[in-house]
Amino acid sequence: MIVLVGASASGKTELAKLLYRDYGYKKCITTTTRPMRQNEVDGIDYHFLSEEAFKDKMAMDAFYEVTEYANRYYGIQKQDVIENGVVIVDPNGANALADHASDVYVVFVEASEALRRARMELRGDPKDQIEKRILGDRSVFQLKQFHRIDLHIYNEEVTLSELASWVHSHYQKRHQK
Ligand SMILES: Nc1ncnc2c1ncn2[C@@H]1O[C@H](COP(=O)(O)OP(=O)(O)OP(=O)(O)O)[C@@H](O)[C@H]1O
Ligand SMILES: Nc1nc2c(ncn2[C@@H]2O[C@H](COP(=O)(O)O)[C@@H](O)[C@H]2O)c(=O)[nH]1
Repeated sequence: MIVLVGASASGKTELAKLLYRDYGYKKCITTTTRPMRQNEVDGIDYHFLSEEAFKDKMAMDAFYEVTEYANRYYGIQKQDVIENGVVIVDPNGANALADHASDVYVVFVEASEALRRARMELRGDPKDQIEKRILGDRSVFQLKQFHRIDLHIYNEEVTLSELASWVHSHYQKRHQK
């Protein structure tokens, strides 16, 4: 399974979409207690659970990892780690998967702060959110935070298609070993 990790607007989501569309990877769906957003679908964007149901699963040891963000739980259920899957998680999630799940390929997606800021502006993110994310990401996305990185890619001066092809070919090589 490919684990994509990187700072905000580094390009993880768009890269994942190309990996699904052009190379047949499957989305690994994680689980959360946060409310569903308007355009989201249960079982496609996340498995949306009540806090009670989430805690029941925790008690049954159903998760590789659980993290708390903005007073909501997020977690990767063991049953949702699939071969040829792709998952986007924060560094805690990437480390937990690298430590406990088998056949995991951690891809760190990087881009400069200036480029990420420009992408967030273009994406229409609110200005205060942009600065908050940039500052927060500075401490969270440092190489030393990661237990393992299998592929470190720079999403700059490259098309997303080229990047997807690069990730796919490296993952294939690893897989064939
Ligand atoms: N190589 C690229 N060329 C052109 N546009 C890009 C490239 N990479 C990313 N973008 C654009 O930058 C924006 C941010 O990308 P994306 O949403 O995939 O980032 P992300 O890492 O998933 O961010 P977040 O963690 O904030 O959700 C998107 O609008 C995307 O289309
Ligand atoms: N450690 C984990 N991180 C996760 C998991 N599922 C999602 N995520 C990360 O949360 C952010 C924010 O998600 P949002 O949908 O509320 O905006 C997302 O980008 C992922 O990086 C998880 O199971 N574990």
